[in-house]
Amino acid sequence: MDWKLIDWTAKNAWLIEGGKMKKVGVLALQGSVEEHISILKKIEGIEPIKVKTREELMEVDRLIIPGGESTTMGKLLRDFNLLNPLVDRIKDGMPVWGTCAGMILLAKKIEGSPEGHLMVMDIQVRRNAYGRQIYSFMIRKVIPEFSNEKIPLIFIRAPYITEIGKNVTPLLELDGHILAAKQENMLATSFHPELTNNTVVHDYFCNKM
Ligand SMILES: NC(=O)CC[C@H](N)C(=O)O
Repeated sequence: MDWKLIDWTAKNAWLIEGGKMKKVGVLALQGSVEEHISILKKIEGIEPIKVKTREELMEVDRLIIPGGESTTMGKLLRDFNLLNPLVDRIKDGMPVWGTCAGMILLAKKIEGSPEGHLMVMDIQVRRNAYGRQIYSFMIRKVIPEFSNEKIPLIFIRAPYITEIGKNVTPLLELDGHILAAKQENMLATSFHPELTNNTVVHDYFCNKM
């Protein structure tokens, strides 16, 4: 009998093994939503979901808050009545990852602002800490928590963390500033893994948090 090679996609193979797809949401009010979705599609066992409503928020297992403009996203979270339900889900333990503007939304304190947005993570951030858009840059670094290979890190009007609470673990520091940190179910990065084709940080968030 002749055996034919069947061209299973990774997703099908995974389903055949009896896995359950994890629903990973991307907050889809503004910012680099499509970029996160297309990286998530490369990770097996993941069903990416755009989150714009309370119902969609309730449906996901974990959530990414993308880069963009934190003031706009904060306003839209309030206008769409998503701010409090999102705070509740994070406090209930749903894993959440904020990239760049997403990190600003998670922070308890934003330098120079009387109030933050979600205010769940024990970090203080400085917005636009590296200056304007033209001062965007890319570096390659090893972040041992994620992997032992160098990964590309893209900074666009990026914030950094200026203070952390004792329950926050810094994951990457550069020139005395914290650029990635973790606290319980919360991950924050001031760079944009969704703008590269490297899946290491997405894989960590989806499978190791
Ligand atoms: N790339 C980004 O997400 C930039 C964040 C932006 N500077 C803000 O404060 O919201």
